[in-house]
Amino acid sequence: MLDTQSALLTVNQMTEADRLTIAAGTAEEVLMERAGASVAREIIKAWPPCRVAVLCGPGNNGGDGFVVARHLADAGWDVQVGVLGPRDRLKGAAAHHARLWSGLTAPLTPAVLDSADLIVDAIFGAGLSRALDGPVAELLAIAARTAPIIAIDVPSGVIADSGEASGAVAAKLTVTFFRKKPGHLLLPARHFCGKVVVADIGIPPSVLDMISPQTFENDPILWRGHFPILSGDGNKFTRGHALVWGGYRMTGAARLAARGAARAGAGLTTVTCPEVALGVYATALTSIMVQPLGDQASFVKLLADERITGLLIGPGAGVGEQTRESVLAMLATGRPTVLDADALTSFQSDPETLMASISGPCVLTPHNGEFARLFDPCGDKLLRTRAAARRSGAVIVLKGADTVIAAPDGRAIINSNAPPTLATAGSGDVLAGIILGLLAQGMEPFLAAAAAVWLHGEAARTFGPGLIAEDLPDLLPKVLGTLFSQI
Ligand SMILES: NC(=O)C1=CN([C@@H]2O[C@H](COP(=O)(O)OP(=O)(O)OC[C@H]3O[C@@H](n4cnc5c(N)ncnc54)[C@H](OP(=O)(O)O)[C@@H]3O)[C@@H](O)[C@H]2O)[C@@H](O)CC1
Ligand SMILES: Nc1ncnc2c1ncn2[C@@H]1O[C@H](COP(=O)(O)OP(=O)(O)O)[C@@H](O)[C@H]1O
Ligand SMILES: [K+]
Repeated sequence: MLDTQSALLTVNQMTEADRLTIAAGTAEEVLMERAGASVAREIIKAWPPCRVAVLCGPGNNGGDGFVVARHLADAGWDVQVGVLGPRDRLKGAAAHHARLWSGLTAPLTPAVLDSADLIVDAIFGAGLSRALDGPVAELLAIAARTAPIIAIDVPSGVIADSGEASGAVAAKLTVTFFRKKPGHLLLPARHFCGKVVVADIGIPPSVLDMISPQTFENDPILWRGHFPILSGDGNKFTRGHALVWGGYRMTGAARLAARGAARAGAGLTTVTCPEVALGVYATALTSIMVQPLGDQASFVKLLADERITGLLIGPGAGVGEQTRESVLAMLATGRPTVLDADALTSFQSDPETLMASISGPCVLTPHNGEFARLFDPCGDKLLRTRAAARRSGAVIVLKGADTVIAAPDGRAIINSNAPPTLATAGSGDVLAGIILGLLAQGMEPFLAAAAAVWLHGEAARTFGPGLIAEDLPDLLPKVLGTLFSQI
């Protein structure tokens, strides 16, 4: 199992974590007290005392709200509480904490927001079961124009499992409990969460042994121990030989990928390209070798070289029969293969042939458009990436600001460190190359893909504004240096 420090829990798994903790002797009221107290603590840390409106819903999220109200009032803050629906509808721990609130409550109308300097959104959390009612959505819209919002667990309207966020408004701060939920990272919900703080409410991490989470936030803790290690007595061949299939019209894409592979540590990197483009590649590349492609038979012969340990096709490959044939020849070797861009689009009219040909370690790196050409685009991003991985037998990297990496066995990792400066031509080519470089060194495909996506995001973050794809490979040494100096 992957390290559960960065596990993301579904609503059902979080309920199970609560249940196991309660069964082991912690009362539900105590968990709620700790949850609300932690939210109040974060508020007091970040804002000076002021007038706060606490908006409480009919479930346990509302119960947390009553705890926050009590703690802030005890600290001398001016607190107004608004409750959705009749107060006697509250049950269990929420009813208990509502009783402990000695101040007034008002119905949940815009009047509660009058003169508020800060608003606590305790309307709905994990229990949101249907779209927000009109009046609640209207109230939230007014709240968003009135004062900064602190959301308890998730902003109301966010579906914690899927990242849908209909009717939600942007919070400045979201305080969640024990572990983050997928909705804190997936778009569009991520944009509504603001800063996310995870509070410890005394749920022991050992409950995760029973829950076996399958979804994680991308973090080096998941893959650092699997990263290729240089052996003192190795040579360039023991570091792997990465082969990139280069096209002849858009030569930049394969060159970017090749530099990504080399900087990720492949001992040798070769671009094989049509004779006509040889000069372009050879002039632009120095340590990266260039090999003429010849006909399909000579390509197959080149692939027979057992020292080649990782293959990539797609960036700048061109869509068509030659790309299709080359993909199939690569897959037939059973060696680790990355398929990107045109290699994916070339199978648009016949995805079955592609799926049936994947038997060895393989990573597909589509953006949303390429994904929809091969797979069912319905469902939330986690769901559809997992389904594609299961269907293809490959690791799927569904790119975007919230890239999801899924393995055929159901594990999934959501990436969160990619800055928007990565939305620049060619950055996906570099990513495909970094994955190739790690695969060529023998890293397991799922973890290689996760590591590459993280390194790619971190490289862009390190660089800052003005980034172009060419910058990315040369930023890897700094990112890797920082990463491994921390061990
Ligand atoms: N368990 C624990 O120990 C701990 C839990 N904690 C806290 O509990 C929260 C989860 O609580 P929860 O499960 O009670 O769900 P919650 O988000 O309050 O909403 C459920 C209520 O809303 C209603 N409702 C739903 N959608 C609606 C809509 N669109 N429009 C109108 N109504 C709607 C729904 O009605 P129903 O669907 O049943 O008709 C039900 O009444 C979690 O996020 C965390 O903050 C912490 O204290 C830590 C310890
Ligand atoms: N808004 C964004 N925020 C963060 N990362 C992004 C954003 N847009 C794109 N990316 C990342 O940039 C890369 C773009 O890849 P891709 O779409 O294949 O572009 P190209 O084909 O030009 O290389 C992917 O790694 C993607 O995850
Ligand atoms: K909430």
